[in-house]
Amino acid sequence: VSALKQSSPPRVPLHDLFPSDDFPIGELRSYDTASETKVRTKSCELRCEVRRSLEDSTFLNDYRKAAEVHRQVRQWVQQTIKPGQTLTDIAIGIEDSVRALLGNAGLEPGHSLQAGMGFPTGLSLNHCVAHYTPNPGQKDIVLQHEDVMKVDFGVHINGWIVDSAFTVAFDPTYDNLLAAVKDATNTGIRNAGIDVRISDVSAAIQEVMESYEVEIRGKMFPVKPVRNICGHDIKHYRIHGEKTIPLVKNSDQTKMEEGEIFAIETFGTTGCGFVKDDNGIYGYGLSNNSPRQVALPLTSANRLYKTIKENFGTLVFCRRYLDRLGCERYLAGVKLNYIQDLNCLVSNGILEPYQPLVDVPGSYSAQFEHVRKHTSTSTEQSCSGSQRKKFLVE
Ligand SMILES: O=S(=O)(c1cccs1)N(Cc1ccc(F)cc1)Cc1ncn[nH]1
Ligand SMILES: [Mn+2]
Ligand SMILES: [Mn+2]
Ligand SMILES: [Mn+2]
Repeated sequence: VSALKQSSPPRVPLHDLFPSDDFPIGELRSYDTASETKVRTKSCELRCEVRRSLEDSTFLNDYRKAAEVHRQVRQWVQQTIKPGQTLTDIAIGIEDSVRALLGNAGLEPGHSLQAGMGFPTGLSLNHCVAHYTPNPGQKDIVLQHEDVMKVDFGVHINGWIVDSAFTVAFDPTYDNLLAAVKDATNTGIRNAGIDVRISDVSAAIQEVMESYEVEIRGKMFPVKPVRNICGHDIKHYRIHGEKTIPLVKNSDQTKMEEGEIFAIETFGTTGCGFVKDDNGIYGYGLSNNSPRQVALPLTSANRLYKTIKENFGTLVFCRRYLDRLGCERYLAGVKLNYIQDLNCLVSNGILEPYQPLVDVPGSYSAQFEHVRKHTSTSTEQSCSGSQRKKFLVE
């Protein structure tokens, strides 16, 4: 490995740190073939197709590289984040670093389809559980000593998305809340595997999460799993597919299958354990069943639609990423229009909006998230946060 080391903030492309693309391999767990030969529910051609993509070494190498980019950026965030920073500066710090490590090719159309942010950088505070990102033109938020912030960002290479998250808290008051989600996520990871029932993973997560309590300023709270946010499978260029891993027991007999990629994430809260959409926008994604042809009333909306397809495809993006592409210049600098155009694409069923997810005000929530890939011969994962010590990582 080259003697060159990563800078702070991270700006040395991974290509220069790993000239021969020998990125660290995550935790590998092999499967005895016997268990694999169980009756296959998938049709043969689908399984073959999955095998092909798995054997195609760029798939695994893309994932390993994306995992290493994520690892180096989150380590830097964990070491440098402090009260007084604004959420916009933190988000831009993460996004500039990810893009630099990926080799920072310019803004030519379609570049961010090759490699870039897998989805908008989530920086969700306290009772806001997930899906908050600072938007341009909004009043900025300054990180406080008593905040509990979920940092959730994605890195993708050729559409292979790493979705990994950790929680930042400066006040040791919340230690048990963070310990609960770390333990619950690691339990979910340990229980996951080929042919494992989703319901078994969920039950194990719930049991561990509920074994914790946290004392906050003299009051005891049991840690509750959030029952309407789930772990999820990840598809090519799609951050969530059809399978979900709830954090509470259920009777879903669906099994995890070979070749599937899962984001195993748990959320613990001192609130009511249920989230609802808050005002504001986190991001937008091309909806699965967007109408083939649609006559958009606004030609500017049509142009924006084209820009979105060219630069993000089915990846979730946010307003900050549109500004970076110079979209507002695109519309004669009147930012107002592009928001109107986004709303037009949403109302025509082309874009699916994502909003911040909140529990009750005054409550505190934490999150830990890993990605685990079930490859035919082994399971590999990109670890998040300080559990790295727990899992063999380079
Ligand atoms: O809550 S989810 O919407 C979901 C869970 C199960 C089925 S859909 N979501 C997926 C997602 C949606 C939009 C994004 F921009 C990024 C991710 C979980 C998640 N959010 C952040 N990291 N992981
Ligand atoms: Mn180079
Ligand atoms: Mn995530
Ligand atoms: Mn996720």
